[in-house]
Amino acid sequence: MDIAVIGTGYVGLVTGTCFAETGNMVTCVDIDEQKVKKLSSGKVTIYEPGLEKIFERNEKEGRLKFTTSLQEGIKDAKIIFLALPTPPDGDGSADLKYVLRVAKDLGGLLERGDYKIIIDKSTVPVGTADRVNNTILQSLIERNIDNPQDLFDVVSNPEFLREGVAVEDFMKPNRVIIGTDSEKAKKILGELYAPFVRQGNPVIFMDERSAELTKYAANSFLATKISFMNEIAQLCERFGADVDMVRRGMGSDERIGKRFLFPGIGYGGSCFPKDVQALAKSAKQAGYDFKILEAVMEVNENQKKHLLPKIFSFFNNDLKGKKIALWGLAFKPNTDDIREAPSLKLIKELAAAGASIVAYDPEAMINVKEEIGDMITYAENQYEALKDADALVIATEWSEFRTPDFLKIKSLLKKPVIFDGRNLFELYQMEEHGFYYESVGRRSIKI
Ligand SMILES: NC(=O)c1ccc[n+]([C@@H]2O[C@H](COP(=O)([O-])OP(=O)(O)OC[C@H]3O[C@@H](n4cnc5c(N)ncnc54)[C@H](O)[C@@H]3O)[C@@H](O)[C@H]2O)c1
Ligand SMILES: O=c1ccn([C@@H]2O[C@H](COP(=O)(O)OP(=O)(O)O[C@H]3O[C@H](CO)[C@@H](O)[C@H](O)[C@H]3O)[C@@H](O)[C@H]2O)c(=O)[nH]1
Repeated sequence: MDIAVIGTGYVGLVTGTCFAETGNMVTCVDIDEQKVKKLSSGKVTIYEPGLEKIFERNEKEGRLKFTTSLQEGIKDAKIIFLALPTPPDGDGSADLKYVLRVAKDLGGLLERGDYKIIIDKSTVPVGTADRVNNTILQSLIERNIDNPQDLFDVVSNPEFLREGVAVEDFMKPNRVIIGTDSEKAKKILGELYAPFVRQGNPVIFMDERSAELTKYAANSFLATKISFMNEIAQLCERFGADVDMVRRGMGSDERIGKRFLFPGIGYGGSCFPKDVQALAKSAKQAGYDFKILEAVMEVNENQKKHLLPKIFSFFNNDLKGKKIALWGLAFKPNTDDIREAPSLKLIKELAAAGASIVAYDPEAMINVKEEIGDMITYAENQYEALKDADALVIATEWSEFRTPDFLKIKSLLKKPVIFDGRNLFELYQMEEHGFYYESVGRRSIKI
C-alpha cells in the first residue's frame, strides 16, 4: 500500500520505517529541511536500537522516501498518518496547532476520486478526530467540492511504542487500537496491520473518542503506578522497609503485575509528563476534577528532587566547589531523548548550589550540550567522569552502569560516595565495597 507519514520525528520515523519493512511504499514528510536532507541521504536522525538497520535497507531499496512537500508526499498515498507534535500549550492542554494546520492543508489538496484515510497517530485529546474531520471538510467546502465527506475518513490510531524498544513495540504490538465507524477504513487498516498482529495480539476496533481516551488512560495509569511506588518508597525510607522487597512481593500478584513498579527519581520523557497533564486539563474542561492525576503530577515533581536533600545533607549544605560525577542524562536507557529528563532538574539544582558537574551518558550528551551548553562538562566514558569527584550521582539505568568495576570507582572518586536515583546496586555489594550509598526507598549505607 502507498502510505504517507506527516511529521518525521520519533513516532513518524519508526512508523514509516516499520511500514516500509512490511512491503509498503512510504513517503515521510517533514517541514524540517535539515531532517529531510539527512534522512534522504540515508542517515537516521534519532538513536533507537534496531532502527538504523531496517531504515537503511528500506531506504536503499526505495520503499522509504522523504520530502518537505505535503503535496508530493500524499500524492499516491491511500493512507496518511499524522505523527505531529502535540506539546503542552500555556495551560497544559495539548496544543493542536500542528495537527489542525496540516488538516487544513490536506483539505486544500484532496481530490475527487482519490479516497484517502487520514489517521491521527499523535496523542490527541478526545474530540480531535472530529475537529480534524471538520477542518478538512471546511477546506473542501470552500473549494466547492460536492459530497466532500466521500473523499476521506479520519481515524484515531494512537501509538503505544516505548522509546528504546520502539521497533519491537511497533513490529509486535500488544494491541493496535483503531477508532473509526467507517467500514471502508476498518477493512483497509485491518489489512495494513495484519503483518504486525499475526502473533495473536489483537486489533481492537472502537469509536474515535474511545480510541483517543484509551491512549491517555493507558499513559496516565502507568504514570500513576510509578508515582504510587515512589510514595511507597518514601514510606519504606521512613519505616525501615526495603522497596525492592515490597515491589517483588506486590508484583508477584498477577492482578498487579511486575512491570512499572520501579521507584526512582520520577518519570520523564516526551509523553507521561505532558499526557497526564493534558488529561487532567481535559477533565477540568469537561467539569471533572481528576484528583488522582493531580496527585500523580505533584508526587512526580517532588520525586525528581528526591536525592537532593540526601546530597545536601552529606555535604553539610555546602556544595560550593564540590565536583559531582553524573552517570546518565537521557530520561531512560537506550535513547538519546532528554525531554523532561530528571537529570536536567538535578543538574540545575546542583549547579545553582555551586557544584561543578561532570556527566557521562552513552547517547544523550549531544542533546544535553545543545540544551544547556557548558553549564556542565562531559566525560569520554563513565570512569573519566569520576576523576577527583566528591560523589557519584546516578540518574539513568543504562545497563553498562549496572555492573561497573567498583574498585575503579573507589580509586577514582575522592571518597566512595554514591547517590543512586535508580537503585542499580544491591545493598550488600555497597557494604562489601565500603561505599557511602543512598538510593530510593532503601536503607542508607553510611561509612
Ligand atoms: N515519542 C514517543 O515515544 C511517542 C510515542 C507514542 C506517541 N507519541 C505521540 O506522537 C506525537 C509525535 O511525537 P514525536 O515524539 O514523534 O514528536 P517529535 O517532536 O519527535 O516529531 C514531530 C515532527 O513533526 C514535524 N512537523 C511539525 N510540523 C509539521 C508540519 N506542518 N508538517 C510536517 N512535519 C511537521 C517536526 O519537524 C518533527 O520532526 C505526539 O503527539 C506524541 O505525544 C510519541
Ligand atoms: O517502573 C518504572 C517504569 C518507568 N519509569 C519511568 O517512566 C518514564 C517513561 O518510561 P517508558 O514508559 O518506558 O518510556 P516512554 O518511551 O516515555 O513510553 C511511554 O510513553 C509513550 C508515549 O506516549 C507510550 O507510547 C508508551 O506506551 C509509554 O510506555 C521514564 O522516565 C522511566 O524512567 C519509572 O520510573 N519506573
